[in-house]
Amino acid sequence: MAKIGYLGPPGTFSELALQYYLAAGEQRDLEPVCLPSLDDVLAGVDRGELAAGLVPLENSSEGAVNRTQDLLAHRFTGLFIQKEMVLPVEHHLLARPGMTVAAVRRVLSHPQALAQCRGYLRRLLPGALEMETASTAAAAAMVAASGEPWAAIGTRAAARACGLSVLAEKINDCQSNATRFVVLGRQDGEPGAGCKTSLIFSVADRPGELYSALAEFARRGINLTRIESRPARSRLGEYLFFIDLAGHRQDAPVKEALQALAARGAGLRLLGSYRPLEEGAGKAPGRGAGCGPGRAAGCRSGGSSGPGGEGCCFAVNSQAGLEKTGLPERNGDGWPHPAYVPGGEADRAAGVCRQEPVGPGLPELRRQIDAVDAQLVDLLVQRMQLVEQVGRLKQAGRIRDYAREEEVLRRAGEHARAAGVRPELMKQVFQLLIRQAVEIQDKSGGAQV
Ligand SMILES: O=C(O)C(=O)C[C@]1(C(=O)O)C=C[C@@H](O)C=C1
Repeated sequence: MAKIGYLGPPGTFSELALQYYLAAGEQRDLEPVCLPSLDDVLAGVDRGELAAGLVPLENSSEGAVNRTQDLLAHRFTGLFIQKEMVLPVEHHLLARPGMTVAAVRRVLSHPQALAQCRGYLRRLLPGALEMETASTAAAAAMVAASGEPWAAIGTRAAARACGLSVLAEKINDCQSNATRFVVLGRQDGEPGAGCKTSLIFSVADRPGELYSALAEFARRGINLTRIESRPARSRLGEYLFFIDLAGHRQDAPVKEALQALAARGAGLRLLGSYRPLEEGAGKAPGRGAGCGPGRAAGCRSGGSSGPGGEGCCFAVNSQAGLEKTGLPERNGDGWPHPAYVPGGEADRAAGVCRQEPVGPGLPELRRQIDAVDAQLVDLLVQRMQLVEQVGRLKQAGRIRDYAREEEVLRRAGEHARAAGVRPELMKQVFQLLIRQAVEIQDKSGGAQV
């Protein structure tokens, strides 16, 4: 069966978006493959191992997902956008059962999720440290495995999967928070009603060049729905411009504008012409309450404000859209349920199905191990950096603090026991870490006081 990749681990918004995409029924015969990074998703499509990949492109509060844009501009220049969908994103504060908001000392999540909830965190958890993780689902898994007063920002699905409770619901600052996902493949989409085209171009470093390039679209009456710049990575001050416009690349005015742009000597990379998932969803509404940039960025509304909050602009999730496609109602994450799978997560959560779920296979488990390993490396680097700072506060020659070492080992043992792992094993790991910490501090020589 052909495969479609997405950024895992399971429980991420990308997974929910993929379930939505598959449930919408355009592509029934694609096997979802969870991958540890956006780079892996795009590389898999590029190498032909995946028929397609689903990735986030931009968020209504935080703007572009720079990694996706940069990969499309610089590394995977043979990939095209085939489909887009704009879906609401609701974040929840998750913690182990029994925790209270007041007790939370550290909040873990993907940097975009942390940024989208920053107002809430400042107001309700001003003293809590933030810790970035590779995904919201990874944050939930880390909170579940830790004995510390930590919380994760993530989905209800992740809470269910990890046995966490929802401490606070919908903590995203912008109630109409929405993310635009795209499906990428090696060919672009067919012409059709409601098409959009995305492209990247660069201009020569001369006065008026950008103005003249944009005029090619204006004079042909082409509506630009997004324009954004990113560093060209050649030298400081040089930029690439990312543009979305209404129309297919084979529509006469669009074709002419693209030819004119190319003739100006502008570097041009076509990212594809594609339709939003829900056809005929209408055009972008005017600005209202909520997050303006999401609308400007190609949100299409079915006319309903949608259930995600006042002034929401997510076309495919408007109730009208759901009725039209016959998709079931939204679930607790503000997403439509994926196609009903007997004995699937919904049944298990509801206690309906007692039958053992079929576990993931070897490649999937290894991919998940890779994602955990990446997290571990990040955490170890963080520990080394902290240890180095501690070393600078100490006097040269007075680095070791045996009482503290014992405490660190005792805690590690306790956490291990609570998580059902042999304490001795975890203590050995921490003895190694402490030995390495002492080496780091020895090398930096302690404070010169
Ligand atoms: O807490 C400190 O004082 C540290 O330097 C860190 C650390 C550790 O790795 O946890 C390292 C060496 C000390 O002997 C005790 C603990």
